[in-house]
Amino acid sequence: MTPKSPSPARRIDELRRQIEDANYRYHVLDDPDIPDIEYDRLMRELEALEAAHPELASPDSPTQRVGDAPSGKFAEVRHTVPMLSLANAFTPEEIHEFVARIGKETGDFEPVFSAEPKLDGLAISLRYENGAFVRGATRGDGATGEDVTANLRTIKAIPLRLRGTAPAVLEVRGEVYMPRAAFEKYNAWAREHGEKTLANPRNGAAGSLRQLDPRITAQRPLAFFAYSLGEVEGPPLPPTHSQTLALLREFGLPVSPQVTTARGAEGLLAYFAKIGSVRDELPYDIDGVVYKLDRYDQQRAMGFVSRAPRWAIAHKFPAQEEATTVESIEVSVGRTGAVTPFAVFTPTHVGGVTVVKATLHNADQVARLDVRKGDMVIIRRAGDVIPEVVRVIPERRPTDAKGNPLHPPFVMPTHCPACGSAVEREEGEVVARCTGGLYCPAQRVQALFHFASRRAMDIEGLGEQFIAALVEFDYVHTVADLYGLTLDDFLEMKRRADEQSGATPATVKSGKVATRWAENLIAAIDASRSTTLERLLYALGIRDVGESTAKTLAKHFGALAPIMAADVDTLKTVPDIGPIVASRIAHFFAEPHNREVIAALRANGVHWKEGAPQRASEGPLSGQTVVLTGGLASMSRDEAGDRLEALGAKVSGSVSKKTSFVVAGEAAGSKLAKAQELGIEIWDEERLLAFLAGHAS
Ligand SMILES: NC(=O)c1ccc[n+]([C@@H]2O[C@H](COP(=O)([O-])OP(=O)(O)OC[C@H]3O[C@@H](n4cnc5c(N)ncnc54)[C@H](O)[C@@H]3O)[C@@H](O)[C@H]2O)c1
Ligand SMILES: [Zn+2]
Repeated sequence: MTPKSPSPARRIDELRRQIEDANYRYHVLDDPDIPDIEYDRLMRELEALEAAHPELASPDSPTQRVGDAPSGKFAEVRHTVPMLSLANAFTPEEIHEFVARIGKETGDFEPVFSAEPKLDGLAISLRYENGAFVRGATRGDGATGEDVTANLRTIKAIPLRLRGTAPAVLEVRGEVYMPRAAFEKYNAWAREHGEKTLANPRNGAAGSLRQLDPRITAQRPLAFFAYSLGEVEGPPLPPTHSQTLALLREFGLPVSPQVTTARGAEGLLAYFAKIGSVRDELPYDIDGVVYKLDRYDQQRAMGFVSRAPRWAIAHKFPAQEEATTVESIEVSVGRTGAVTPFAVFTPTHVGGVTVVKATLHNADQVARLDVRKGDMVIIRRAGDVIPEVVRVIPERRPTDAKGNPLHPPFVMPTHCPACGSAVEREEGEVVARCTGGLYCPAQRVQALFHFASRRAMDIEGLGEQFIAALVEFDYVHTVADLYGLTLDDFLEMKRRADEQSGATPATVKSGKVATRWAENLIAAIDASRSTTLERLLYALGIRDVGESTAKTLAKHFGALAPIMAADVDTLKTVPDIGPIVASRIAHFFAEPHNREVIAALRANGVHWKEGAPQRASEGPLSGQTVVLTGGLASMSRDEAGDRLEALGAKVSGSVSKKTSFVVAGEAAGSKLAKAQELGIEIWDEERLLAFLAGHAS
């Protein structure tokens, strides 16, 4: 037996209930649970069914009404001129039909339209009496809205007083919206502070404006554009809509700079294409454009249907939100070892591209969304912003026969998917990281680049591009492999890199030049074999172990073995090493993969002098912490540091309250500024030289 589709009456009933429900969530709760595109589909299906079965039409069908009744949270405001919705169009054919309809009824087949962006916010009505803003209301169900005057007063784009001589009564209609930058900023803040993120800018605007406490509205930067009028009492208005908008501008009301006029269907479609091409760059979200007959006499001739004017239409862009299914949740490892979860979707079209995955940022965000494998989710991709999971649709979570969720909550892997090293997440940190810094293929380029850098192993000529090529062509897996490279390896690699970049024979270095270049590199690598413990420690790229910490460690322990053996408690006793850095060092050396690489470095001839532990030297500067900044004329900064250390000082890389004094040379920048701000003593070069001379041994 084949399943029967429901009777039209049953389906109409079902659709009306679903749409009523969605309207309530969207307009009253500001908490929609289906994407707009899904809502639009339901609405179109209902419209089509009602058209095909006129006997089933009903005056209280959602196709006949606007929005939803006010929530009761605010005082009610009656709109003497109703606030309506707009008919929708998605295709050029529908636009041609719209213009043809107007031609048939007005005789003007090439009418002029006002062409406007369709801001995705919420409609409001502002009432000005003798130029003063007296009341503002939401659209509500079109006849009755909510009094949100106090909240509207916090929006800077809304003038509290009109410029020039305003009519006795002027009701201005327009859209309150949340600029995209404000939306992104708010969500970044919310993610960081564990607060609920806003689903989209429209939701952000509606939710912020309908706050009972205007102080909350004031904290969320909203903006406003005017686009039409309600009740007016005063001198007669100009004969066209575009002239009215110009007048509103003169009154000091903001009108979108994208508003213009266009003639005939072709003019409208050209405008649609033009706005579509700049949509991503606009500072606000739009979900389409609106075309309005410009001449008021023509508008009157067209009139209204129940919920929308017949003289205007909204031409919608591809949706920026869609529903899709999470096929799996996986993690990726970045160049710095950050382990980031992401969702893999059933491929879905959103905002004009096919989206197959989206980052979930971190474990906290996954927990907050409670997104699981198998879930139906709403995803959003606005502009060139990367796709995001907005929310899970809980009703669509797959369950077993007993109604329990089929899939457990996501847990972060304990081991790196790229290298198998332990993944650690420090207290107070949102990001989890792979601890196999020296070994992890995901971190290879970064690790090698840092290792070779001037202040680390100082391998001259080994720039980032070559490192990327070495990794790409699989010549090196770890930093230790650098010391096994041969002349032939370099020449071969260079040939392959040139081949890949499509270099013509003329631009490829001739054999002799290439050989000299490779010989120089081999010599630089060879020279770096002889190094110091502090350089090596810095070169290993342990998180937060900079040059100054490396130096402290080298001095304090004198040799590598005791550092590798030290536990967190031992490391914490080293001056200036706090618990976080101590645990990073301990984790790094506890990772067997890292220990293997260090053994391989030694086996490849990398060596350094080791000595007895040397605790801070005694001298006139014992117990003092000094920061050097800017350039000195008489010696290098390193040399100055060494000489101060010989007198017992501890040289640090950053200024804090603990800094005893700062030596500021030529062109000193932010460190000097910070020292001044903290009121720390500042020495110039002259004073430094005098001090050193006075304490020369
Ligand atoms: N996801 C859901 O559950 C859900 C529920 C209800 C409604 N919706 C969405 O809301 C929309 C329907 O609501 P609607 O009735 O407000 O229709 P609409 O948003 O499609 O069009 C009317 C609105 O457009 C706005 N607008 C923006 N720029 C304008 C301009 N230049 N001139 C005139 N108006 C302009 C006004 O706010 C006006 O009220 C659809 O996009 C629908 O998908 C979604
Ligand atoms: Zn790893």
